[in-house]
Amino acid sequence: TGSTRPQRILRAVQKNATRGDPCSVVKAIDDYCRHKEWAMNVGDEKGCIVDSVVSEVKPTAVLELGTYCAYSTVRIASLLSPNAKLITLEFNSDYAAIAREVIAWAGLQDKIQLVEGASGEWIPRLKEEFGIETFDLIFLDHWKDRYLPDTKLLEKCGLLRPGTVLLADNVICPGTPDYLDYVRNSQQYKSKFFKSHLEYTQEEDGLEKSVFLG
Ligand SMILES: O=C(NC/C=C/[C@H]1O[C@@H](n2ccc(=O)cc2)[C@H](O)[C@@H]1O)c1cc([N+](=O)[O-])cc(O)c1O
Ligand SMILES: [Mg+2]
Repeated sequence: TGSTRPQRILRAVQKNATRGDPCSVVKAIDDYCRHKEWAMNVGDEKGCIVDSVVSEVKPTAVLELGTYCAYSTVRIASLLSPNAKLITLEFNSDYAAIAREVIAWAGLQDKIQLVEGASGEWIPRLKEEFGIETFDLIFLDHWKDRYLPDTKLLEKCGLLRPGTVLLADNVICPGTPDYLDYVRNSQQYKSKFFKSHLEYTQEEDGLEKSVFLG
């Protein structure tokens, strides 16, 4: 019974990153996953695009779908203003446990609320449970066949406002064709593709930024 990949990623963070320094946590994960063992973090190339969108939106309420080892959670939260909050949904309890340790190592526990469970179950509960009105930014990076149903659920639950930005990872690889078709052809969204590469590889990938128009 050896270790799991998330456990090895956490070990690399604890070995190579400085406590309380989110940038060193991000770098430690990127170095490990580029040189030792690939993992499905958004990564440094697409991560720079995420950074630029976060800096442009200046969100105070962020929702992340799919925490995994909290790489993007930490990367995004490190750019938020003092009163801003990020809620991240994680379905797998083993991943969630690792993510909590990574978030703690980065010293970002006060900005991040990690919720364990399925997006379809939790999205309808966010207003009531966390006093959320609407989100300013949503980062989609969970199961690719959940991007579209969860977007429709977010609309239905009144969690989007005119100007809310949806930023979706992996719209090329592994791909999210039904989601892409929806946001690019719906009158309710203004969508833009940011061409990039699959994390730590030369494969084509990209992010789709879609502004909800109401
Ligand atoms: O499959 C991918 N991502 C699926 C991520 C899923 C994550 O979302 C969580 N979740 C949280 C809430 C839910 O409701 C459901 C799942 C899962 O428990 C997991 O932690 C993927 C694959 C590649 N790839 O190259 O193959 C590259 C990527 O960047 C990827 O993101
Ligand atoms: Mg991804």
